[in-house]
Amino acid sequence: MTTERFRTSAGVDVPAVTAETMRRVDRVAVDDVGIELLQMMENAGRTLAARVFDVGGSSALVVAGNGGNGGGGLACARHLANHDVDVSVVLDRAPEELTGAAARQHRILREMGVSSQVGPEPVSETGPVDVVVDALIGYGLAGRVREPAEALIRETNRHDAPVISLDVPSGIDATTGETLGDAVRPDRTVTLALPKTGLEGRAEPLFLADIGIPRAVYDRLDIEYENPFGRGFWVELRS
Ligand SMILES: NC(=O)C1=CN([C@@H]2O[C@H](COP(=O)(O)OP(=O)(O)OC[C@H]3O[C@@H](n4cnc5c(N)ncnc54)[C@H](O)[C@@H]3O)[C@@H](O)[C@H]2O)[C@@H](O)CC1
Ligand SMILES: [K+]
Repeated sequence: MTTERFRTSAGVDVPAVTAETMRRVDRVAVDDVGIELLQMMENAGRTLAARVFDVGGSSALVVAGNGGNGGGGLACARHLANHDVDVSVVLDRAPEELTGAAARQHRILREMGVSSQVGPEPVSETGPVDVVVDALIGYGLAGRVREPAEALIRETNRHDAPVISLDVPSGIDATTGETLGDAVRPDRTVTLALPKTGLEGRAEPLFLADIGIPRAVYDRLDIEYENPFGRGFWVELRS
């Protein structure tokens, strides 16, 4: 289902989707069209890194979970490190407990010599950083936020540095915008492929990142889609 609409500064309408529809988009992209999850995640991580460069500074803290959102954040951490940003990573679990794409992204970071810490305390103990990347939970939030994620969210909100959330602020329901427990209060959000219905009406700036999903995917799902990116790879949206 697509309901709310967002608009680019060039006047292109962009439909918003529920978490369920976005999951379908992802499934059609992977299963029917043959785009790998890691390909999309690479685009997500790189565009997110570019928005971190906009904020400026030379150090960043990436707070990552174990799903696709965390995987995108860890890919972003790699791009930041490749561009001489001093990156620290805080995870919501031990690295050995990471699975799937997040585990793969983390393994690369380890080979690069980027270290990670676990648990809420390191978020406040890391010391000053120029920007915090929130990649704890995306549209996969299920139910009320549990510990230790909730404590990580609280510590992220306590941080002095500007916060950029990946896809949706962690802790908000991507479909309804409801907060189930604590939620990250970002200074900006970079959402992926299509805006989520739960982002409508939020005050912070919202950017849409192109993760390489072709129109054919949207056509198969009867989602009305006009390329909002023009010749670029991201665009700012207003609801
Ligand atoms: N096309 C795609 O599928 C892509 C998806 N991407 C990202 O993947 C995300 C969706 O990935 P997933 O479906 O893996 O889900 P998420 O990564 O959004 O959520 C799963 C993570 O959240 C935690 N979590 C869920 N509910 C929780 C709760 N109540 N309390 C505490 N922790 C909770 C889980 O333990 C897990 O770590 C998107 O938001 C997006 O950021 C991108 O990486 C790129 C491509
Ligand atoms: K997030």
